[in-house]
Amino acid sequence: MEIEQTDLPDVLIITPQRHGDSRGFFSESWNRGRMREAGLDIDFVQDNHSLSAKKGTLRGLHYQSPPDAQAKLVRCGRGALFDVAVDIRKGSPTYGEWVGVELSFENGRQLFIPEGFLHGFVTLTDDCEIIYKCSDYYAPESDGAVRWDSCGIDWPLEGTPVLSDKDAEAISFDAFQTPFQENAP
Ligand SMILES: Cc1cn([C@H]2C[C@H](O)[C@@H](COP(=O)(O)OP(=O)(O)O[C@H]3O[C@@H](C)C(=O)[C@@H](O)[C@H]3O)O2)c(=O)[nH]c1=O
Repeated sequence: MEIEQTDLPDVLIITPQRHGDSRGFFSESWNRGRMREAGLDIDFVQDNHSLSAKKGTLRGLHYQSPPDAQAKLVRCGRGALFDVAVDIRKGSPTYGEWVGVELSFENGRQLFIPEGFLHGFVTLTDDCEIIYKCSDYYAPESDGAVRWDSCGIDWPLEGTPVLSDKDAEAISFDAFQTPFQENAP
């Protein structure tokens, strides 16, 4: 397992080892003990899996407010996507800054996003699957969204993205008031 820092020090790229043979490969996509040894002692409780049919589908930017905040470990099960985290921890030296990483079936990379960040992604291929672990359960009453094009993110998009109604109507980052304190939780 390889762990790399991103420009946002708490957002990590984790690449599990793939054991290749004549059949294909085998990989431990999540190993709690190894992650704990690496300093990430996270008790994930929910796995999410979604399919986006069209390249250029953008989901985000989403968060759940405390006490239902979620850390996430994100990977791509099929195709490729550009995954983004935006720091929304009040008082953080990197508040409002974003990092984007290409995750694909081919590269096997995973992005670890702590609590206190917006999360979103755009698909780079048709029939793209994303799979991610969450450290708390879905809580629709704590669910929030910030408009995808209001954070200065350089999305790898050709034209306008496919969006849900909720994401199209999300508030802009300027109007957003973060529910996260620095060093949340
Ligand atoms: C997120 C979520 C949604 N749902 C339901 C609600 C709704 O009927 C349907 C689709 O929900 P959404 O439109 O919110 O799905 P989506 O836009 O894919 O939302 C996801 O986006 C990415 C970027 C994230 O980071 C996730 O945490 C989540 O917010 O699925 C659940 O049952 N459990 C869940 O955990």
